[in-house]
Amino acid sequence: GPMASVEASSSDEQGQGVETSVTYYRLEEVAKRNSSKEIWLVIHGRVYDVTRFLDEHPGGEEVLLEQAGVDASESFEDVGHSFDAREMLKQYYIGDVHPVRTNWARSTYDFIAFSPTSSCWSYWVFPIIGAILLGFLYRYYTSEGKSS
Ligand code: HEM
Repeated sequence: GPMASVEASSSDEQGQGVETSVTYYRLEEVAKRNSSKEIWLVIHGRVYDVTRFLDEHPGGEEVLLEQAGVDASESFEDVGHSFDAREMLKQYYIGDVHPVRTNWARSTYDFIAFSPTSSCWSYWVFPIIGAILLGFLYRYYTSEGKSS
């Protein structure tokens, strides 16, 4: 069963289909499933358990093992998979990537928080913008002083 996942809401056994149930997995959890015993991968924000698909993949198991536990969206698209291939994905779908810890949210957070892992340009762009603003403020106040 899903470990440390969030059950958004659950649908009933009769499948009345009013409510849908989505299980969310963090990228760290997906990353653990990276051996030939268990292979999960992410394609366009969705998590797929392709363990039983290994032997059946027309592109071979090698490529799936390479993408095990990571976001395979780019490689999946690079191959130009057919419509049938995309339809096959549904069989292996197990949940979505947890919305708060996608790479996008991660890097945006790092950027705002000035954490040491953020890209290096923020280290010099912001001091320079600050210096320019201080310069304008200085000019503004000194010129105001002269006129009065
Ligand atoms: C659950 C995920 C995947 C499914 C269901 C899937 C399905 C398929 C199918 C049905 C084909 C036959 C050609 C076609 O219909 O397009 C194929 C070929 C192929 N797939 Fe995948 N695939 C998956 C993931 C991947 C990933 C992550 C890679 C990484 C590179 C990959 C690489 C390839 C390659 C190299 C071929 C051979 C293309 C060729 O012979 O021209 N596949 N796949």
